Amino acid sequence: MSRFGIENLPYGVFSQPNERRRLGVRLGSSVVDLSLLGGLLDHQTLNPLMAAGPAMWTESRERVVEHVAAGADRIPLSEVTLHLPFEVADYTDFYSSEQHALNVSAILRPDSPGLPEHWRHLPIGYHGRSSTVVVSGTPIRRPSGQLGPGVFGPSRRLDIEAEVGFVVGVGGRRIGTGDFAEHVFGVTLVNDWSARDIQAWEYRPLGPFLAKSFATSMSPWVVPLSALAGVDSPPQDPEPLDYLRPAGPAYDLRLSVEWNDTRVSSPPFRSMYWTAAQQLAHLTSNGASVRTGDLYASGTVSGDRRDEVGSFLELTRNGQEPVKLTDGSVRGFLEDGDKITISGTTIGAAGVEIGLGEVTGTILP
Ligand SMILES: O=C(O)/C=C/C(=O)CC(=O)CC(=O)O
Ligand SMILES: [Ca+2]
Ligand SMILES: [Mg+2]
Repeated sequence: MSRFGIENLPYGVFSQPNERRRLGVRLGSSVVDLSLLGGLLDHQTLNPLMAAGPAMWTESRERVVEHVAAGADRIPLSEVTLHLPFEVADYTDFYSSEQHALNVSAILRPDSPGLPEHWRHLPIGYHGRSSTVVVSGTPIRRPSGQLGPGVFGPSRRLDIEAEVGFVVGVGGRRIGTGDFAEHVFGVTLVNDWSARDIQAWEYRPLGPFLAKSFATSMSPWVVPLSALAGVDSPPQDPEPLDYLRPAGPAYDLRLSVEWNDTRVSSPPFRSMYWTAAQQLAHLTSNGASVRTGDLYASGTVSGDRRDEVGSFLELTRNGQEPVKLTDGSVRGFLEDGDKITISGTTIGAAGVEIGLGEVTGTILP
């Protein structure tokens, strides 16, 4: 059964040899060319469509569905190159999984485990580096950096973070949680590659810097928000301040992390404490603006169980409890040549299961 039927139709940008980039939607294991539909659908990135706002998103989607339903030509995915679907403006990364925050504190800060005091009062985040957001399939060169006093070299504790990315279509500032769907165009999958040794040495007191800025991978497919079904958001205690209310929808996405050919984890996005609407409200609450193409990631998605965590730091307890892959090899952190694939599914707005596409990357020495 295809999770990429007519109820899904995520947007992407593709090209064929010696031809310009075109917008497309994924249908099964093929892509449907949208350039024939003209207007906002005949561009080399999604940015013009994203900037046009919800009324045009709905209208364009109706035309796309009609085109596909009428039996549009399909080009096999094996015959196209997929590109970054939009020009990434700014990139922000949150820290909104309570279980992830607890796990990381216990592993990295055993002297002060537990959530930071402010964690339940605001969605913690940091501003990342948009120029190193790369499309799925781009090889990831192992970063080098300071690993401790007097030591510079290749990271030995290279890790992943399985996250959900939200793509801003219409910019703005002081965006209330109730206006989320007026601004956010869609959802994608993100892998926030992280060098834990560089991070542990550099991060106090300003947070992640070179440990994460070398590469962030995203899926080539953006699932329009309207294809997703919102569900009730989790209870929050203490009650958030007014600008973070109402919380807005949660999304019941189930992620999957494969290390080479072994599925090692299934992170549950529904368990996130802060919603995407609250993250956007917080990000713009001081008067800062977001613009078309801004990407913000949810933070690492980790559930309660060991087979639900979104990072290998958690999965292998900082490398102390290695996992065995199906080929018999064992892993603490990423080795050269390892390939990571993050995928996701959910029951969409039409009541059928839809896929989020996937984000892959292979480690180069
Ligand atoms: O707790 C820490 O010191 C560090 C946490 C992270 O590295 C996670 C980060 O990038 C935010 C997230 O993905 O949740
Ligand atoms: Ca992250
Ligand atoms: Mg990163």
